[in-house]
Order: sequence, then C-alpha cells, then structure tokens
Amino acid sequence: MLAGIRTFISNYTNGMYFPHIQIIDIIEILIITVIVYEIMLWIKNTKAWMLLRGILMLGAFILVAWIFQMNTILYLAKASINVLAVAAVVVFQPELRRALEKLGEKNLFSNINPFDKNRENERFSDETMEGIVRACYEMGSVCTGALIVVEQAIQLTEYEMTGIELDCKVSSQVLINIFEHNTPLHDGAVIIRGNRITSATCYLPLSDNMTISKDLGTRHRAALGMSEVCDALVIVVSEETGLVSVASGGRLSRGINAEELRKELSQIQYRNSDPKKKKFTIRKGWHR
Ligand SMILES: Nc1ncnc2c1ncn2[C@@H]1O[C@H](COP(=O)(O)OP(=O)(O)OP(=O)(O)O)[C@@H](O)[C@H]1O
Repeated sequence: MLAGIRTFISNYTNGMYFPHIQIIDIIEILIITVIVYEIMLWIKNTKAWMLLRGILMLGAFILVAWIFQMNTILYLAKASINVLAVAAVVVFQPELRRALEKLGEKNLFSNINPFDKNRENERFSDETMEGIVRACYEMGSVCTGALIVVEQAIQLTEYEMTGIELDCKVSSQVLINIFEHNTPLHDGAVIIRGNRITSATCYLPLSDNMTISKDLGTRHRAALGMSEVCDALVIVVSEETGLVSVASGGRLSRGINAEELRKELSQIQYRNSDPKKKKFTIRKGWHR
C-alpha cells in the first residue's frame, strides 16, 4: 500500500525541481510579503492608486501595440518610459515623502519595552487634553470656528512660521480667547506642541481631495490637507454647524462627540502608542 502511494507520487514528481528551503528563506518570504502588503496599502490609500490604474491602462495599450506590431507606438513608449518615471516621482513627491516619514516614525523596539510608557514618553498631559476637549465643545456650542493642530513626531516649524509666535500653556480659556470672533489671533490655525501653544494664525496646506463633501469649506479642507502632509491630529470646530471634526492621516471624521475626541487625543498622548489601536474609534463611516 505504502509502496503504491510512493510510486504514485514519484510518477508525478519525477524530474521536478524542489529547492532546499531554509529558515532564512522563510524569513525572507515573510519580509517581502509585509513589504508588498504595505506598498499595496499605500497605493490604495493615496493618489498612487490612480497612478497604478494609469500604468495598467498604458501597459494594456502597449500590449495591444506589441501584438499588432505597431512599431512607431512601441518606439515612442520605449523612448518616453524614463521621462514618465521621473514625472511620476515629481507628481507623487508629497506621497513618497509622507511614506518615508511614516517609515521613520515607526519605532520597532519601543513596544517591546513595558517600562517605556512613563511620563517622559508623554506628549501632553491629561490637563492639556481636557483643556482642548472643553474648549472645542464650548466653542462648538456657540458656533465659534476653530482649527487646532496637535503636533506628533513630525515637527511643524515650517507651518508655525506662517503664523504669530506664541508660547503659552494650553488651557480651554486661552483657546477660546484665541478663536474669539474679531480678535487678532482668531483667523487660521493654532499649533500645539506638548502642553504649549506655539503659534496662532497659521496657514495650513489645503487638500485637493476631490471626494470631500462639497458643503465643507476651506477650514475643513485645510485640516484635511495638513493631515495629508504630516502625522498631526487636526481638530476643526465648524463656525456654521458647531460640529467638531478630526482629521488624521488624510481622513476626516465629522461630528464626533467629546468622548471620541478624548479617545483620539489619548491615542497620541504617548509617543509609543500603537497606531493600529487608533482604528477602533473614529474610522466608522463619517469619512466623506
Ligand atoms: N489654509 C488655511 N489655513 C488655516 N486656516 C484656514 C485656511 N483656510 C481657511 N482657514 C480658516 O477657515 C476660515 C474660513 O472657513 P470656511 O467658512 O471657508 O470653512 P468651512 O470649512 O466652511 O468652516 P465652517 O464650517 O467653520 O464655516 C478662515 O477664516 C480661516 O480662519
């Protein structure tokens, strides 16, 4: 019986090449799988998805040209491939920069150390978090518009320079005062680093996201734009509706309540907090 099975298998496997797989090969396969997965996620979440679709269509077109031996088209495609590659890098420079910055943010060893979550590791205190939350909902209740950027790993110096330099402790009273209508500092965004407000009236980059709801104006677009170019958490209070929204990682979550805002802030309160945990709260369908 066993001999029969052996003969049956050897009939099919004779002449086949079986590579000798070592543990290092398995590790290599796992690493490549993770890299390919991350690249696919990146492509899906950025404009690179459009690029990929464009490349696929171009590839299909070139294939047709090759099948029918359209030599001029094939020559042109061959000649322009280098130019197209450079053009793609130029067009997708912000996305590539963001992807590399994200890679730099990852701290492989921090999560292993259980004693790392100490106060030195803290970005801002509970008091600051409460100040921000209270200010947002108090401003929301009287429809005072506000734009608050909470810095994380990426320093926002270039955006601070577009505004007026401040150096004051975060509190709900100060934030409410800054965004009070018809006061010199109410326009633009406030940047918070740690427990301090570093500047006000800052100008943020506008998002060119086409899918964002048409009834959102430049304040929300600026919040989204800022979250696309850096890892900051951007809070918007709408002057029109009083709703509080949060932009992070190129996604806008609209109309969140105080508890949800507190959760979002507590996710970034510690430098080594796991960004994966973040997904459980806010990404549940407010994204427009
Ligand atoms: N690029 C920017 N950077 C920082 N702040 C900006 C930027 N663009 C607009 N703002 C702020 O947004 C205000 C205009 O908000 P606008 O009404 O256009 O936006 P909105 O998204 O509809 O918000 P709201 O719901 O509060 O009306 C400006 O007065 C300014 O304070």
